[in-house]
Formats: sequence, structure tokens, C-alpha cells
Amino acid sequence: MNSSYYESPSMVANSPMINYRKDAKKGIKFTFMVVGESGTGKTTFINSLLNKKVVSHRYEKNGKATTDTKTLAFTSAKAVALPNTSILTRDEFNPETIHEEPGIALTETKVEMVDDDNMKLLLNIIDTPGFGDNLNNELCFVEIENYLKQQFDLVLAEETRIRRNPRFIDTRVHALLYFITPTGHGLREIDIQCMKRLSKYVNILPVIARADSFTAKELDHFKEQIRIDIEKFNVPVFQFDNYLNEYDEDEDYELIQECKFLAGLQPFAIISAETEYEIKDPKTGEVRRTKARQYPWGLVDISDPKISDFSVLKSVLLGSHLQDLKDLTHDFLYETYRTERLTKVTGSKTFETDEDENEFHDTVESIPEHHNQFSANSNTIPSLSNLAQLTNISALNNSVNGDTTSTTSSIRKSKSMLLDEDGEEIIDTPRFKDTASFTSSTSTVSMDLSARPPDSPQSSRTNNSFKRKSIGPQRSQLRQISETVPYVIRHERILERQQKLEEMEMASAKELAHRAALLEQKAADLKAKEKTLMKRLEQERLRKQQSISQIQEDVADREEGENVTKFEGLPTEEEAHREIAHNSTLNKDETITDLHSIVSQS
Ligand SMILES: Nc1nc2c(ncn2[C@@H]2O[C@H](COP(=O)(O)OP(=O)(O)OP(=O)(O)O)[C@@H](O)[C@H]2O)c(=O)[nH]1
Repeated sequence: MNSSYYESPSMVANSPMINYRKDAKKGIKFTFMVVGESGTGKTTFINSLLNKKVVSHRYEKNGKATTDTKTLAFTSAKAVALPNTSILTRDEFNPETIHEEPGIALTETKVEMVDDDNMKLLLNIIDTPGFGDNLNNELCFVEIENYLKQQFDLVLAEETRIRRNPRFIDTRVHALLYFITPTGHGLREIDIQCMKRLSKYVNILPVIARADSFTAKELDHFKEQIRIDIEKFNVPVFQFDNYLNEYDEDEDYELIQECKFLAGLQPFAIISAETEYEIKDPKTGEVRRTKARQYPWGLVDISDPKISDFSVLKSVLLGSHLQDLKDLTHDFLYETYRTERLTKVTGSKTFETDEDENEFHDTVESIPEHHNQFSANSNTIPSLSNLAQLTNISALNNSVNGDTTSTTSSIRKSKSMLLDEDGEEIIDTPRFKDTASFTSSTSTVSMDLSARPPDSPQSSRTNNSFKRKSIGPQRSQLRQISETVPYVIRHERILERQQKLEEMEMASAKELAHRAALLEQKAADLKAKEKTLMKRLEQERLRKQQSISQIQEDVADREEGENVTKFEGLPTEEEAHREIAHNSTLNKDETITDLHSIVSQS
């Protein structure tokens, strides 16, 4: 593993790369999602990353997590959460329901971190238990995709509202860590499908989980296989070296080296652990406490850059690239989504007169070639709706007015107009000096024209030039859009939800009907069984009765027969009496003779 950039774990910990924004008073909000099959080490990674037990393992019955985890959504193939089948309740073995598919849940854990400089980082972690556990994982893709889309829709609806909600909270996901199962054989279909589908809405960072399952050579080979698959199947993962041409070779030398190093390291191969051990440095003899995995043959230090990219990933995610991930989410992924969505909502033709359209196209055609870099560089080409064109023109105006940076750089130098609960900007001011603002002009155009502070020289310049070139004729249309879009989006969402509910209802009804039919069948079977039993009992009873009467008859017959024979051999009453009388009148001589004979014999 290449460790030239991150020479030692301590260097990583104190690296200048961990560069939280000093001007964020309320703390930096950052949302990331972990997706991967069960047992790939997502929970262990989260706990290692935050240095405390924030999430319990699924196999722990009474895990002592320090933070509450909220379930945002749960869906199963049957749409009916049966006892002990749901991914959330499946902790006891139940042979009757164990064959049911577990479905997928989306859970949210909020964690607050404070760095050495007292900077607050408000992390929102979305886990996806159940991913990959179903026979048909389409359900998982749809659920995650819908969630990501919904967060974009919420922002879009908020942006396009005339009166903004000062308490609005941006819940868009800025990064998705995709945990690749350590098979050693490159990406599988589920990995490719998932990453491709979700990359439209979130920055994807592929991660090789449980990297200690490989030898160094095997790991290199696995990484190479994954890179080949990413290229071959055109999987749009986050690119660390995408903007290298924007940097000054001399001035930004370190930054360029860092980006090149990270690009070469991807996909990150991580080892995670939750237990801390004391490890002695063999060279210096210094003892330090670190998270490690204890095996019978020794300790594996997860922050050792020679064997694990854990520290690098931590530093990228919570430090050096945190703002980039946020910017890219807003400026590129969200913008693309927004353009497509608005095109769908408003239709591609909103010009009132042909003159307006001609004027508009004249302006668009004059866009210099380098301006299209945005679409050329992107994986998803933004749709050229008139609204998108309007926004592009504003960026063009910036360049016309002296800003010679390319659109990509103006994207990176963007600033959001979204406000948080306290009226603060939701998207932090980027670390670059803000000159021309692609996004702010976009926001202004598509939404609320009065939202930009009137006294800002930057905004007035953009506004004026924009007005001069294109806004004038379309002002009423834009207002119409800003009035209509939130309602259309809300309406669409209601329809979507309604459809989903109807689908669930239908599935539930089907399932219930199926169960009712089964129960009815069982009841009918039982009744039939009861009937045959009763019949058999009756027959048995009859048979018994018959045999009893037969026996009785036999007994009676026998008794009768016996009586006849008895009486035949027996003397009559008179004879009996006579015999008794005879016996009682035995002669004395007879008795003596007898006694004599006995004595003579002896
Ligand atoms: N060898 C090795 N094992 C790991 C690593 N990370 C986690 N594990 C182990 O893998 C098992 C599963 O880890 P979890 O963190 O619960 O996996 P998960 O992806 O959250 O699983 P679900 O909650 O079921 O989705 C546990 O026994 C961990 O100790 C690693 O880097 N290397």
C-alpha cells in the first residue's frame, strides 16, 4: 500500500488536511450514508470513525450505543411487516417467518463532534440495514434512490418558495460509502447497479471492507480489479483528480500531490475495530493507544497506513474533502437534478412570444465553447431546458464581466443562498475566495429574485447583467415558476406517496386475502376432518353396540345352553332331597367296616 503521503498515523491525525471551516459558528453539517451487505463492517467503521460506540451491531441484543438511532423508513417485498421478519425485529429465530425477505430500512444517527480547535461537526449518519439481504435487491435500490431524491426535492421546494422557511433543515446526503464485499474478484452486479443508480444523487466513495482478509498482493490485485470494473462499467464514483487542471502547478503543488495520491489509493481498503489497545512503536519505544483488532497471532492497528486506509478515509471524509463533497452535492448533483426536475415540471417551452425565444437563443448561442465544460466534464449531461440555459447565461455573464474562470471552477467557488434554522447559510462558504457565483445566480434565477441582498455589489452586478441580457422578458415567467414549482413538487410527492400507499395497500390486501384463503382452507380441512372423525366415532359406537349386543346374545345363549346341560345331569329336587336323607341315615356298621379296613391297611 502506498503510504508516501501519509507517513505516520500521528501525522494523519494532526494533518493540515483536517481543516474544518473556522467561520462556521453553528458547526458544520455533514451527512453521509453507508451502504453494503450485512457483515461488511459498516457499524464497526462508524464506531471506529467516531471513536465511540454510536451504533449498535445488529447481532447485539442489548447493544449499549451512546446515541439514539431513528428509523426513517422501512419497506419489505410484501409491504407487510410480519413479526420477526423485518430487518428491525429479526432477532429471534422463528421457523414460521424466517423464510420471509427482510426488506430494507433506513436509519439515522446524529452525532456531534468537536475538534481540537473547538469546531463543531454535526454529523448525520444514514445506515441501510437489509441492503443485499433480499432475493430481489431492486427494492433496496429504489428505497435508497427515493430517499436521496426526496431530500433534493425538499431543498428544491424550499428554494422555489417565495417565502423561505427560516427553520428549514437541509438533509441532502453528501457522501455515500459503498462497502464492497471482500470477495477478491472485483465488483459484483449488485455493486455496479447500486453505485450507478445512486451516483446521480450522491458522491460515491467505494470502500473495500475488512481489508485484513487479504495479503498485500491479493489486496493490490483486488483494487486493480475494482478499478478495471469501475472503468469498464462506467461507474461514476467520486474523482479526486477531477479538477487538477484548475490548480496552479506551483502554488497548489501540495494539493495536487494530495489529490493524485488519493486518486491512486481509491478504492480505500479499510480495517475497522472498536477496541483500543496499547501499541509500542518498535523504533522509538513510544507507547500509544489505538484502535486495533486482536488476533491469536497479533494485533492489527487500523490506523497503520501500511495495511489500512482507515486514517486516510477518515481524514478525507471529515477533513480535507468534507467541503468539496458538500459543494459538489449542491453545485453539480443537485443542480443537474434541479434542472431536470424543473424541465419536467415547467415543460421545455415557456416563452410567451417568439421574440422572447429568439432573443433568448441569440444569447445562448453566443456562449463561448469553454463554457460547456460543465456538461463535458460531467457524467450526467444536464438537460438544456430554458431554465438551465438561463442559469448558464448568468454564469456566462460573469465571465463576460471579467471573470475568466471556467464554469467548473465557478461551480467550485459557488455559494448557496439557502438558510438554516437561524437564518444562517446552509451551505458553508467554500474555502475558495468567492468571486463569481454560479449557484447563487442559479438560485436567484430559478427562485426568489428578491432573496439576494440588494446591497451586495456581486449580486447587483450579476443581477444587472442578467436582467439586461435575459431576465427582463421572462421575469413574469420566473415568478410564475417560483410560485408554481413548490406546489407542483408537493403535488407530485403527494401523488407518489399516494401511489406507494396504494401499492402497499394492494400488497397488504393481497397478502391478507392469501392468508384468509389459507385460514379458510385450514378451517375447511379441519371441519372435514372433524366430520370424518365423528363418522368414524359413530361407526365405532355402532360397531361396539352391535358387538355388545352380540356378546350379550351369545352369553344369554350360552347361559341357556349351559343351564340345559346342567339340569340334564342333575337329580330332580325330590331325588336330591332323598339323597340327602339317605346320606344322613348311614349305617353304623358301614362306618365301622370302613374304619376297620383303614386300620388293617395301615
Ligand atoms: N476481519 C475484520 N472483521 C471486521 C472488520 N470490521 C468489522 N469486522 C467484523 O465483522 C463483523 C460484522 O461487522 P458489523 O460492523 O456488524 O457489520 P455490518 O456491516 O454493520 O453488518 P449489519 O449490521 O448486519 O449490516 C463483526 O464481527 C466485526 O467485528 C474488519 O475490518 N476486519
